[in-house]
Amino acid sequence: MKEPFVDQTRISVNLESYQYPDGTVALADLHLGIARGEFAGILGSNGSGKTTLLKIMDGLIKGYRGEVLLDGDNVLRLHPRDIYRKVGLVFQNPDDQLFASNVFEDAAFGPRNMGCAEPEVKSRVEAALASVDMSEFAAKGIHNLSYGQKKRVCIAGLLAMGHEILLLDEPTAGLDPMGEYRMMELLTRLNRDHGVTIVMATHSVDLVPIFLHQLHILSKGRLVRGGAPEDVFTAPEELANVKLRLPHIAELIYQLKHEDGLPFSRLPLTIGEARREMVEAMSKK
Ligand SMILES: Nc1ncnc2c1ncn2[C@@H]1O[C@H](COP(=O)(O)OP(=O)(O)OP(=O)(O)O)[C@@H](O)[C@H]1O
Repeated sequence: MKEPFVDQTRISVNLESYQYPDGTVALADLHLGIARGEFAGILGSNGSGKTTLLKIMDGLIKGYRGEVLLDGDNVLRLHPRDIYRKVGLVFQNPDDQLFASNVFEDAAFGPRNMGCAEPEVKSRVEAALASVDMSEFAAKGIHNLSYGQKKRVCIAGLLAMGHEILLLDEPTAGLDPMGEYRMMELLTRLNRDHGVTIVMATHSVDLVPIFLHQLHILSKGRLVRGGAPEDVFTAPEELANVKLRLPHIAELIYQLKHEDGLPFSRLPLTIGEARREMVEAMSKK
């Protein structure tokens, strides 16, 4: 018997435009799809529309012209409960999201609100804190956490609710270089080992694209380029036009490859190979 057809697109965005009440046209003519199990990035400079797009995907912003589908259903016709059961949005500033007195209580809010019994709340929270390496901080006051730890607790709160899709607004912003790397490592693990579909907004071009499967580049509310990072980061001039640049590693490869007469012109390493090597190295840890 033939397998039934399963559409692997989880979020489908077809926007004609979105205008804020003050007249700012934040998004226009924007079409993209997020596939099941994908780790996708929305890359763009300040004000390009990344946050607006994530809020539209999460059903927080309405009043746009166009259509956004979640597993084939129009998000505007879904009950918020049915959106939040599948999709969780992590805000850019963790202080906008965390409100309980300590780490455990904060991560427990969602499952309790869903009506889970206390033993299940406990097991969900413990598993979620373990996935973000925050188990040892369960009893710690939220206000005593570092910025990076707060970001991890935000993610744990959503994982405890069992979200299959995470939308993250600038998850690496404000973190030091090691914190940025650890955050990307955490998201890669959630995506690879737990099957969480991830969409993250970012303007960090260096480390981030190495981990992502797909990149969508926004400029002034429009999608200007999309595809695998190795295909997107091939045209430095085009990126400069949208106030972005090549990642340092890609810039180096690009320059070495274009130096006439140097043996580097046959350099085998591409950003795709660099990405595979990093992900492979991480899985061996
Ligand atoms: N509540 C609002 N009212 C009016 N205009 C808004 C509002 N929120 C955002 N905008 C405008 O919409 C555009 C897109 O903003 P958005 O916050 O989505 O960009 P962004 O890419 O997330 O920026 P950043 O990287 O700085 O966080 C900007 O021109 C911004 O000024």
